[in-house]
Amino acid sequence: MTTDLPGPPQDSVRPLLRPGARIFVAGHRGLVGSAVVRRLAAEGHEVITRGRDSLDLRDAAPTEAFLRDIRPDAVVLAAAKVGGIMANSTYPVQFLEDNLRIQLSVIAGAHAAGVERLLFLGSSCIYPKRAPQPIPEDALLTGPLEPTNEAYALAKIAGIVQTQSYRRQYGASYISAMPTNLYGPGDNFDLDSSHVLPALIRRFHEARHGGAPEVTLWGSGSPRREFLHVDDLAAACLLLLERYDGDEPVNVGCGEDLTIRELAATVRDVTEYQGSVSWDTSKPDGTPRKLLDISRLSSLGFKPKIPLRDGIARTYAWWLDHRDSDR
Ligand SMILES: NC(=O)C1=CN([C@@H]2O[C@H](COP(=O)(O)OP(=O)(O)OC[C@H]3O[C@@H](n4cnc5c(N)ncnc54)[C@H](OP(=O)(O)O)[C@@H]3O)[C@@H](O)[C@H]2O)C=CC1
Ligand SMILES: C[C@H]1O[C@H](OP(=O)(O)OP(=O)(O)OC[C@H]2O[C@@H](n3cnc4c(=O)[nH]c(N)nc43)[C@H](O)[C@@H]2O)[C@@H](O)[C@@H](O)C1=O
Repeated sequence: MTTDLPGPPQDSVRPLLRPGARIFVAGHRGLVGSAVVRRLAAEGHEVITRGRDSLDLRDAAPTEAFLRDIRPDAVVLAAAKVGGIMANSTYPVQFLEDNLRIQLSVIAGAHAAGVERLLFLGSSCIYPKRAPQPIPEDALLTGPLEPTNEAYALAKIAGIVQTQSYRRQYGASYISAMPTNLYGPGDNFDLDSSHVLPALIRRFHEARHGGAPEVTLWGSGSPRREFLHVDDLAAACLLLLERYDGDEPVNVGCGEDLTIRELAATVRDVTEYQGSVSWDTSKPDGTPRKLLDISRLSSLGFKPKIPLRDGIARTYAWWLDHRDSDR
């Protein structure tokens, strides 16, 4: 015989993230970490940070000791070795090892310290180079990776499996988000190591003010990329912490992509550069297309708010105000 028992009253169900939660944001000085800090603080959460100068997150013992000491309600893992196509292909050892070590320290340390909730940030480069477009989460591990960021992608895949393993073995409420290419205030504008969008802002601005007749960009201009403003990503992170408790990673994007050539035309326009653009095809294109299927995130209620052109203009204004200061 079965008896229908009434469920608990709605307000007694334990929320995935309580109001005023204490949250450690690893990587708080970076593009993503700083946006997540702003968003969590605006929602009334207590944000805990620790600089790399006093805690290197690659080191497991001090990281675990720190997490045991502060015992946060949740951890957002936004600390990582990050860079654009050239940095990834030049320094695969650091992209593999630093990321594996940070993930091992922080995720295992959080579990050892009894942290109940953790959000791990991966990247859309985890998917196969020839994945179907838009890329659903279940395309993971279905084909070979893009060679320019294989080491980084493999480290990120290990991070996903690590969060899934803590859930499967210990019932931990640990989740993973896979953001598309991000940009915004706090980005890295160093031309050797940055991603394409901040590089284009800087190249066009400097060409305009230096009177250069031409700007040379990398690759053929034909690869397609999807760009999400980091404030939209931060909103998605909060939404996932509040509402998502599943095994599978969740893609975070805006649902639209464009060619690098089209992106260059927009940035050229925003920066009011009048000269021409040429393409250095000796530089790598990377993956041909990387548009995420965001239906899983959309079903949780996510809608990006910042259109690309506005976001570029805001990021350009931010960089003009901050370019002389240390990031
Ligand atoms: N930027 C993008 O386009 C995308 C980013 N992501 C993911 O988002 C996350 C954050 O990336 P993003 O903000 O762009 O990267 P940033 O390089 O802007 O920030 C990374 C942060 O990690 C910190 N960090 C790195 N190594 C260590 C270490 N050993 N110990 C302590 N702190 C460390 C850095 O500290 P310090 O400031 O001292 O250098 C910095 O604050 C990453 O997991 C990345 O994979 C995913 C998709 C796209
Ligand atoms: C987020 C993602 O970011 C990385 O992947 P990526 O998307 O290929 O990286 P990217 O932003 O550096 O380049 C995008 C495209 O743009 C072209 N391009 C033109 N001119 C410049 C230029 O001046 N700089 C750069 N960086 N690229 C340029 C460039 O040739 C390429 O075709 C991963 O390694 C990995 O880190 C990851 O997960």
